[in-house]
Formats: sequence, structure tokens, C-alpha cells
Amino acid sequence: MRVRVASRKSALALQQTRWVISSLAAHLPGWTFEVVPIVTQGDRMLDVSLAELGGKGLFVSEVEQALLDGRADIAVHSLKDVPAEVADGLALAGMPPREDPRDVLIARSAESLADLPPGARVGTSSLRRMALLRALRPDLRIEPLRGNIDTRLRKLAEDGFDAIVLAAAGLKRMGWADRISAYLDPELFTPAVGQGVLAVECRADDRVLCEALRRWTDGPTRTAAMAERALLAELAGGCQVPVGGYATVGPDGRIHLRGMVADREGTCVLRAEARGDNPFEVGRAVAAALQAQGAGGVIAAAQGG
Ligand SMILES: NCc1[nH]cc(CCC(=O)O)c1CC(=O)O
Repeated sequence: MRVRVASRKSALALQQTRWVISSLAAHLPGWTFEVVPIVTQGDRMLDVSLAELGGKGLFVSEVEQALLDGRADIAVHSLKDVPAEVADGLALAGMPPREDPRDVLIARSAESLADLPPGARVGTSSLRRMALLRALRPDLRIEPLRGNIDTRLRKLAEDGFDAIVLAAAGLKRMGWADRISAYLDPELFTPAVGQGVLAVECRADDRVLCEALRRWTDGPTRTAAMAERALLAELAGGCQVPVGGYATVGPDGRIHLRGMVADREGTCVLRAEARGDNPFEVGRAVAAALQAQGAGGVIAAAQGG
């Protein structure tokens, strides 16, 4: 069996794809894998804000097109970048064990968020990170910072930022964990839905590949991801709003999901949590608890802003 694997061309995407290929190859003796690199619109226009470009799905949709066109058989994504609704005819069939879901601070001299000097310049273009930073440290100057993680690390030094916020997962996968100044507590600094999870997509009618990917999948990772994505779909599927979701699954299979919705200024941060056995029910319960606190209005205002 020969499998063509579609991947974005960023250093992180290719690294993740190589990791997935070596893990799949170990599970599927005799199968061979070949990378099909795809340059997406999001990669070509790294200086334009994601909101202007039309949202996150941009990094994903052209890679998905390669599957639909039959140019590739599977695609590797960061689940965080995959919209709540998966494209028709495709399935997120494979999920390896989750990498660290936390956000981290990379600072030039500080050792924690509290340690940053008053008025320090922090770079991030994520609405969620922006809102949480403002909620925890209203004095900070948050400035836009886009680009792949290698670009963002370079800009930390070149553009005079005091700190930037990135996902631990990307840094660890690149072997750059030594750059991390502080891990942000996920109970407070709620991670993005799906952060740290890789998703391997295939055509839904490709039964051999779908089945192989399902057998390779880590159950607790998939359960946590489904709970977080159920929350996202209920609240704001596909929209650019400051939303976070973080699920853990105990040894007994019980899910604990925390959800967060904020306005862009971080003056209003709503939080709710729920426990249960069914990821869809837990996701819906957290969404309902947030809605009861007024999440609908907060999300509408954040979109308008
Ligand atoms: N939006 C870019 C993106 N998509 C996935 C990751 C990190 C890896 C992951 O979350 O699995 C990153 C970089 C970042 O946010 O620091």
C-alpha cells in the first residue's frame, strides 16, 4: 500500500507530517508514505490578518482540496486550525496522542507573565490570547504578530517585543522547548479547542485508510477533541471569536471540559465546566452554561469589534 500525504509546507507542518508518517509506518508494516507539499493561500499571505483573509479554515481548505481531487490520500492538520464543521466527503479519522495543550510565554528576560515589566509589549494575533492577556495583565501592550512559529520567534528579537505567546505543542515538536520561559496554567489561560492535537484526514469513502487510521487513533485524545469541538460548534463554529476549550479524560473515561468565552478587551471573561461520559453532551452542557451567562451577546460583540 502506497499512501500520498498532503501537508502544508511550513517547517512545523512538515515536521508534524514526518512524525505522523513514522508513527503510521510503525503501525502498518509494508505500507509506504510519500509527502505531497501544498502551499496554501494562508501561507502566501502571512502579512494579512486571519480575520481579513476569512478565518482559520484557510490553512486547511486547500490541503483538503488535494484529497478531494485525488492528488493525495491523507492529510495532516493541527486540529486547532480545522473548522468545527469538516468538509463534505472527508473524515478526521486519525488522532495520535495529544502533545502538551498549554500556551507558553517566550520572554526576552521575564520568567513569568507576572514578571513582565508594566506596559511590556507582547505579540500575538490570536483573539483568545489577546483577551486572556488583557484580563490577567491590563497594563500590557498587545500588538499583532503573525507568521509561522519560526517567523514569530525571529520577530520576538527583531521587532522589539518583550514577549510572545505560542502553543507549547509546536515548540516541543520542533525541538525548541528550551525557548519556553513559562507555561501558562490551562485552568486560567484556557487553550484553543484542539490545541496540541494532530488530526489525520482521509476521504470518508476510503474504507481501508479510514479503518487503519481509526485503529491507530488514541482514544482519550479523540474523546477530549470531540468534547472541545462540540463546545466550539455550539458556540461559534467557524467564527473568529475569543473562545477556549480544554478537556481532559480520566482513567475511568470520564471527561472534564472547561470552556471560556471573552470579549476582545478581556473585561468580560465567562467560564463554565462540566463532567460526563459523552463528549457531545459535555460539550453541549458547557456551551449551555456559557450561553446562560450571556455568551451569545459577548460573541456577537467580539465579532463586530
Ligand atoms: N495557528 C497556528 C498554529 N496551529 C497549530 C499550532 C501549534 C501546534 C498545535 O496546537 O498543535 C500553531 C502555532 C501556535 O499557535 O503557536
